[in-house]
Amino acid sequence: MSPEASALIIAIDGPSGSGKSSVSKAVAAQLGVGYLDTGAMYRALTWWCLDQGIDLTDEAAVVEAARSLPLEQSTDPTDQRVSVGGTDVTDEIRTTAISSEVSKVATNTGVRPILQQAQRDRMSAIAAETGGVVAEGRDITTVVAPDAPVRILLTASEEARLRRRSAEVHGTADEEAIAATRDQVLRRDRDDSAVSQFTVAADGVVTVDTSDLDFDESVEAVLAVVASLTGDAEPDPR
Ligand SMILES: Nc1ncnc2c1ncn2[C@@H]1O[C@H](COP(=O)(O)OP(=O)(O)O)[C@@H](O)[C@H]1O
Ligand SMILES: Nc1ccn([C@H]2C[C@H](O)[C@@H](COP(=O)(O)OP(=O)(O)O)O2)c(=O)n1
Repeated sequence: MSPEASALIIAIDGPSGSGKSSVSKAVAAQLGVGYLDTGAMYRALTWWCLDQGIDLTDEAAVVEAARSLPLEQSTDPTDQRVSVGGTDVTDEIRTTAISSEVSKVATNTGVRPILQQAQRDRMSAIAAETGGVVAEGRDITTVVAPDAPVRILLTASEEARLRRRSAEVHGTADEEAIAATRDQVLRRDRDDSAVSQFTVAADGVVTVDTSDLDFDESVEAVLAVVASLTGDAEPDPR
C-alpha cells in the first residue's frame, strides 16, 4: 500500500469569500497536515504573465507561461509564502490588480489542465510528507481530486461573502466598501463559473454553509465533517 492510501486527503471548494482559505488553513494546522492554496497558483501565474508583459487575452502565450511557471509555494498552513522566479509575491498576488485580472487566466481552458496536474502532483507530495493535505479552490472536489475521502463545498450567502471580503480588503463593511468589493467577488465568481461548478455540491460532496457561523464555528463544522467521514480524524484536544 502506498503511503498516500492512508493519507488524510481533504478537498474543499467554494465561491469567493466563503472562507475556503482561512478555514482550510486552520483545519490543516489542527490536523497537523500540509495545505495547498490552488487559487494562489492561478494568482501567481497572473502576476508572472503581467510581470513578463504577456497579454492575458493571448491564450497561447499564457498557456506557455503556465508550462514554465517558476513557482515556489510553502505548504505550512501557518506560514504561507509564494514566490515566482525568486521574487516573493505573497502579498502582491492578493492585490486588487491581480484579483480583478485572475479570471482571465483561470478561464483559459489550455491553462487549467496544466495547473490541475501540477496540483495533483503537489497534493501527492504534501500527503507523502505530512500524512495528509487540505487542498482548496474551485474544482478540487470535482476535477483535481474527485476521489478524495473528504470533499466539502464551503458556501455562504452573497451578503456574508461581500461583508467578509469588504472587511478584509477595506477594513469596513459599510455600503461604499461593499460596492467596491462587488466586482472582486460577484463578477469574478460569475466569470469563474464558466469553467468550474462550485455553487452546487457534486455527488458525494458535503455542503457546509457558513453564512450564520463565525470563523471558529466554521472550522469546527469542517472538522466535524472530516471526523464523520474518516472516523479517526478528531483534532488534537490540546
Ligand atoms: N465563518 C466566517 N465568519 C466570519 N468571517 C469569516 C468566516 N470565514 C472566513 N472569514 C473571513 O472572511 C474573509 C474571507 O475569507 P477567505 O478564507 O479568504 O475566503 P475565500 O478563500 O473563500 O475567498 C477573511 O478575512 C476571513 O478571515
Ligand atoms: N482550483 C481553482 C482555484 C482558483 N481558481 C480561480 C478562481 C479565482 O478567480 C482565482 C483565485 O482564487 P482564490 O481562491 O485565491 O480566490 P478567493 O480567495 O476565493 O477570492 O483563481 C480556479 O479557477 N480554480
